[in-house]
Amino acid sequence: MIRVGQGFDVHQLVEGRPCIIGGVTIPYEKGLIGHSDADVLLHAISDAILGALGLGDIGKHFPDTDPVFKDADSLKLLERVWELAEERGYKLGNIDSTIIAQKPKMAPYIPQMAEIIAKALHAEVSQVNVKATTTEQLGFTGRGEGIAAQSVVCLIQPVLSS
Ligand SMILES: Nc1ccn([C@@H]2O[C@H](COP(=O)(O)O)[C@@H](O)[C@H]2O)c(=O)n1
Ligand SMILES: C[C@@]1(CO)OP(=O)(O)OP(=O)(O)OC[C@H]1O
Repeated sequence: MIRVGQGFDVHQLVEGRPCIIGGVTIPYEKGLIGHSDADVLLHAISDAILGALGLGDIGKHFPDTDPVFKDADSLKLLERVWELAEERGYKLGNIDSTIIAQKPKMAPYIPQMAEIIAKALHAEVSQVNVKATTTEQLGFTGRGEGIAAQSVVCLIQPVLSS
């Protein structure tokens, strides 16, 4: 069986926070704020996986009212989400994702992000695609007020022959 899910997330950019995206700490004058470490890309991917599994979203699994998840490492949350997929017999088909940010420049960090994500999902790096785009200075991302990310995931449940 093949299942598809999509995820979308936004976090605000503020001074005094690290800029952690796709598990990589990117040198920048501002960082993303949230209840967790606010890794907008890993949140979008986690939501896409949960969507494919029909299991709701990360807010349902890791509530932002729970102090346990204060400043949580989103890579650990993604690893827990992936356990839910593997418990149901799924393997990764592929992931495609887009970071929507005017700044900072993501391109130098994208190979490392793909490696981190592939490792967390027990997959090959060739199964994980990460892209970035500006919004040509339009909207909240264009003004540098926040960063968004979206992701599409394809999960495969191998058919066992009898
Ligand atoms: N934060 C970003 C945004 C974009 N890129 C790379 O630049 C290319 C051109 O972006 P446009 O929005 O002008 O189309 C884009 O394809 C990305 O490769 C980036 O690295 N970081
Ligand atoms: C990850 C969680 C949990 O700490 O917190 P945030 O960092 O605020 O992220 P968000 O994408 O708003 O939603 C999920 C939350 O439950």
